[in-house]
Amino acid sequence: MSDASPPAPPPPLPLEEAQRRLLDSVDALSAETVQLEESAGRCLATDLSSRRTQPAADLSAMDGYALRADDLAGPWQVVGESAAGHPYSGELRAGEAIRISTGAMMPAGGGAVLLQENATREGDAVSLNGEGEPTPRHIRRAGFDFRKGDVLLPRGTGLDAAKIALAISGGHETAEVARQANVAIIDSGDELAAEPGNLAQHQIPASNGAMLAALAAPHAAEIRRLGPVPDRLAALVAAFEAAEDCDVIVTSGGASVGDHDLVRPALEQWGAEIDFWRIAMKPGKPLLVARKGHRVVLGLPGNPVSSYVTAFLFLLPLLRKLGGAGSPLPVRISLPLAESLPAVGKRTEFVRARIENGAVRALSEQDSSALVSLSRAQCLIVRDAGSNAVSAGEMVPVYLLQNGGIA
Ligand SMILES: Nc1nc2c(c(=O)[nH]1)N[C@H]1C(S)=C(S)[C@@H](COP(=O)(O)OP(=O)(O)OC[C@H]3O[C@@H](n4cnc5c(N)ncnc54)[C@H](O)[C@@H]3O)O[C@H]1N2
Ligand code: MOO
Repeated sequence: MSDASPPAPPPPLPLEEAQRRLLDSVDALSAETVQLEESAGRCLATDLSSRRTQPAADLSAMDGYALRADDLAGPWQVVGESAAGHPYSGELRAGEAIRISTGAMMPAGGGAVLLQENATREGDAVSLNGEGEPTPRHIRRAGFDFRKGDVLLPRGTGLDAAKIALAISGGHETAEVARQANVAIIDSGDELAAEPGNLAQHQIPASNGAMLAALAAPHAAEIRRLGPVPDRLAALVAAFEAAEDCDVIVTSGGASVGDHDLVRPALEQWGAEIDFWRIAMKPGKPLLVARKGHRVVLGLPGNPVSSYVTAFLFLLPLLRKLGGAGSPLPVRISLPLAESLPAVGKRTEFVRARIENGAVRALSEQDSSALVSLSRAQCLIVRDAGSNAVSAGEMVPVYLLQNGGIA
């Protein structure tokens, strides 16, 4: 081993600058057509416009009687029925009422609805019972929700249950969405064992790969797991070669400055270019981003919490952007602090926390290897680099962790 000290690492990049640099360097993947029924979690590659007007005609919002707007005193004679799916074909005249159900088309000439609770019915005769008046407010007007040609969902929208319902209601069976990335996840390190139930004392279970795969799954087409790869340059280069056909390659561990941290030399030997390395964040400082052709490599730190937090702030936004999302970054909310927190140094800190009675409380254990506190955390409190101490009751920015945060 040489006695020469290694070159000083580059100064860490501010977090937002690093996120912007990563996201600006990629575009959405190519578009494909999917059935809307199977599109939850996918993002639109084009604007989705309505093929129809909803409702297509004036409909009753209540069960009762359709009346003319200029004939509200009664009594009336019931001359027919309009049920949902079975409209009344004639025109309503003065003195007449049409029995109508919720969601049924208003008859031609109809301009008000009398609720059945406000009516007395005797044979074909119907009259007011004094409990309420007929009103046009119980009519859902044609096109009040949306009209043919309206952009219902702009490009970049993530499809969820409500948006799938809207698209189908707009007359669509399929949607044009961006393809999702194929992702390779590499565990590396001599101390890692693939079988968590069968370890020597110097080994630990390779838990990061499964954790990262679970985080990435909703945003990835295919996930290939590789490793654990031993701390040998040739083995790591071989793992990158085995991931060549993936869009995104994720490593965890070996990204720091130790003698066995081989990710950077292996990337160089494989022919990738390092874009940036080291971010002013805690945990997660040694994060590395590299590129070979269209492929993006994220070298996440090995400490499990550092790996999780950098995946949350870099890997998931990257996969969302490749998958066509218009707003790929997680959304912060504000919550009051249950207990004070100290001033922050030069790195933006992400503090594992739980929500109690509407306030957010930091967990006492914040070591970047501590999986018990990570598994108990419901959210991360964001403490910007250089910020002052905050007292109980002050509002702090928070990322909710469930489902990879709100994006
Ligand atoms: N002299 C310095 N030492 C360290 C620095 C530094 O700036 N100067 N940075 C520290 C920080 S911050 C972090 S974070 C760690 C991360 O280093 P690496 O990314 O190189 O990770 P490793 O050293 O390989 O592993 C760290 C830790 O994580 C465990 N690990 C690794 N992979 C997995 C896996 N797939 N599943 C579960 N656990 C894994 C590994 O066993 C180690 O315990 O470096 C600090 N050091
Ligand atoms: O960044 Mo390291 O992630 O502080 O433990």
